[in-house]
Amino acid sequence: MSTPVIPRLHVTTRALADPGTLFGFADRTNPLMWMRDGAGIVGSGVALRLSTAGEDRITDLATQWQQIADTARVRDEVGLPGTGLVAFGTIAFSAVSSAESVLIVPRVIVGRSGEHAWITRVSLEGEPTVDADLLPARTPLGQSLTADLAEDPADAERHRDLVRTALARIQRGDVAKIVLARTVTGQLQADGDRRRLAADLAAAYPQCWTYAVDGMIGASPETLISVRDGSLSLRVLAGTAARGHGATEDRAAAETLIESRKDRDEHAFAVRSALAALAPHAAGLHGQDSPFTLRLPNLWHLATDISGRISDRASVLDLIQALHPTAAVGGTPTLAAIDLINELEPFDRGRYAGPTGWVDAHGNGDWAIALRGAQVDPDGHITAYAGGGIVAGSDPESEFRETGMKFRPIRDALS
Ligand SMILES: C=C(O[C@H]1C=CC=C(C(=O)O)[C@@H]1O)C(=O)O
Repeated sequence: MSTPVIPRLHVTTRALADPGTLFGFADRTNPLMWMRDGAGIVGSGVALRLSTAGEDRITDLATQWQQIADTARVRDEVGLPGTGLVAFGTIAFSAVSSAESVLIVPRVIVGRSGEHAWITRVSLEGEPTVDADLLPARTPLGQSLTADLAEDPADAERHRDLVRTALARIQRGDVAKIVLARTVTGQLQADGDRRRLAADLAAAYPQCWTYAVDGMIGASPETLISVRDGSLSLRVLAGTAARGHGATEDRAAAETLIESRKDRDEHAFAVRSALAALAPHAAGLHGQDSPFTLRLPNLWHLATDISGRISDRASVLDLIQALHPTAAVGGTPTLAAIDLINELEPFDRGRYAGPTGWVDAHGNGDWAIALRGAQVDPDGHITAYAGGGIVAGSDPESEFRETGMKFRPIRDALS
């Protein structure tokens, strides 16, 4: 279902005096946001929505985006990442998902990065243009949202059973690693201000990417890929431990994690899958020999940062096509793990564990893996997702508890 006609966009970016916090510039019911540490972009309105699904969803969006970028008339007086023509995106995890994969170009983007702030206005060719300097009205955020994300009592046992089945399949040699997830659902106030959920996540998890695109809202610690003028970087995460109570216990938790053979194996699969996927597109790929422990408010992760130069002019969307799904959210070998996920998980992942982020006209962009988040439907129905990597040595009860820790960002923001 590709968008057949490629319209021509007129895009103007101008510098702004400090606009203050950005959340108020987004739409209440369908916010577009990408924020970390107070910097980022928020969008409102929709100038263009590209939508697709299926096996070729990422290349399909990449091809359409290239055509949009080639024909757009862009006046960018700021020239920073996130200025000029930009689309927000959220992409389904699976080729067989019924969820749409979309790129959305807003009517207005307000952004800030360090000392700089800007506004971008987008119109379709033939439409009257709006004065690019004009800031849209900022509306105050509504009250914090609440939802009872009910735990189905049968769910814990079902998840432990799935992990046991996965362990048997690992033992049999079908896969070496598989990531299994579960869901919790609830109902938000239908007319509630969805920006509030994103703002509360950003306040609690400032070091994560807070994303909100087409109802998919969360705060992800995992950078799938960032591209800037021929350079790439990413942060691979896999391997998790609970935070300890008090400084000594907390440090001990991190040390146990970094020494855990099972977690290091789980992490190594994810790093290897990312390096192998990037190798045809990159030179000088560089990562630490050994992972480091990343502290988040809700847990510890094993993390590896990787950087390199793009050797073949690949855009951020081309690199997403090469990377997705990494073994941090799929498994190893990839295809066998995806088949097993489709066989075992009793739900459609939708955009959970898929790529989410933004792309500009030059193929630059920042994309996270859509983790620690939820899909909010137009009627307020909310589905939150959390999973974990299963390798030989994984324990079903610990895996269930780990998913509980990963629900915390969304649960806390809605409590
Ligand atoms: C699959 C998820 O996390 C991934 C990212 C970091 C650590 C993970 C783990 O330790 O299992 C997972 O690979 C999730 O948050 O739903």
